[in-house]
Amino acid sequence: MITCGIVGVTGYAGMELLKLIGKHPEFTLVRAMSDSSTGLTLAQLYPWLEIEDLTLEPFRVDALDDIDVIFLATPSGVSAHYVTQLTEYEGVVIDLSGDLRLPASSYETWYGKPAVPASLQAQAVYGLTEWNRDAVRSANWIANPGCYATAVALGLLPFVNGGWIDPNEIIVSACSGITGAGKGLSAKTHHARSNENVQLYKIHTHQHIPEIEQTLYAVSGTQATVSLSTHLLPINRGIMATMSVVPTLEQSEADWVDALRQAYADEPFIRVQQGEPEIRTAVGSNYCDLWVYLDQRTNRLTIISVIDNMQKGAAGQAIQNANVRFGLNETAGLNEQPQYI
Ligand SMILES: NC(=O)C1=CN([C@@H]2O[C@H](COP(=O)(O)OP(=O)(O)OC[C@H]3O[C@@H](n4cnc5c(N)ncnc54)[C@H](OP(=O)(O)O)[C@@H]3O)[C@@H](O)[C@H]2O)C=CC1
Ligand SMILES: CC(=O)N[C@@H](CCC(=O)OP(=O)(O)O)C(=O)O
Repeated sequence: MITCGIVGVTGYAGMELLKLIGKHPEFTLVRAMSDSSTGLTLAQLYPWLEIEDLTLEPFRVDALDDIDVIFLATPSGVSAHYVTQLTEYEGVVIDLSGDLRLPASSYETWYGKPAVPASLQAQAVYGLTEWNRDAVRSANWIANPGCYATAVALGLLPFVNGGWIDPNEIIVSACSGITGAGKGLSAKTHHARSNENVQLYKIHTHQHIPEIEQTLYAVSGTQATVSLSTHLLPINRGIMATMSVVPTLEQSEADWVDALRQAYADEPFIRVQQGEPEIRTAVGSNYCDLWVYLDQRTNRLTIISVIDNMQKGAAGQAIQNANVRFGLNETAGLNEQPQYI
């Protein structure tokens, strides 16, 4: 068995990790770490979950020797605090926050917080599994991608990488369920305001913009610019990203669908769909569902990507990366079907 520890176990992503590890055939949870709730047991905290009944402990760097992989399910800035204490740790660290994803100057501009030391960030491999699998296989530090960044990059990468679209004409409108904001309450996520409402936020300033552009460049060598608008939806889970791009090839919509299918033919979690896009085809699962439409009148392509923000957008992809890193079947523990209804 591969032994796991979670830091930030009382948060939404921590809870999702617990669920996934609890039914994983090869992973076992040995340490549940928490800043706010030490002394509670997992059974007290999550009585509905089938998982080892551990007592929540504080993070202690001298008590990690028996752990093969540590998941940091903590906010950006807080992960940085743990990361700097893990430099001597010999296991695998998978950070779900943005703290290891961007170089310091970009991180400080977009997150508005001090970055981790550049030498630490440089050790981390970006864990968009489908496009960086070989690097993940041997990585000890993995920067798990952001939720919007995952949905958008998975939709755009075949097109940017193939040189099929103008990299300076990418306009993305994306919306997320409220769990994407974490469990903390804010004026925007308060029920009275978020329920029966759609709110635009962080327009053109979202911290996943540089992450998406960096990923497009890392995979394709193409410097793309992405205009991203993000919206908060009154649903618990799910992200839908609608991407409007200008093709550089003339071909039919059926050919575009085929091209996308071929790009992801061997990927267990990427499904190219036809018919009407909806968020619920992915929610509850680790799938990313993609659609592509040709608007012949305006000569633009519309690419749609949907994921569950807590699964493929966070904990699911973290488990997928851990599976790859430990040489397991990539789908181990991730065989949940979408809830749909
Ligand atoms: N929710 C989502 O859909 C996604 C989340 N992520 C990333 O995953 C990480 C965890 O997200 P999520 O679970 O949603 O966040 P939550 O706010 O729900 O939980 C974060 C947890 O981190 C711990 N923590 C430690 N110090 C602090 C602090 N100063 N302020 C707040 N929390 C603290 C707490 O757990 P404890 O007290 O037990 O230590 C807390 O429950 C974040 O970096 C987020 O950006 C990424 C993609 C999607
Ligand atoms: C709905 C909602 O608020 N979503 C969050 C996603 C948080 C996230 O993924 O932040 P990191 O970059 O730290 O990983 C947001 O838009 O900021």
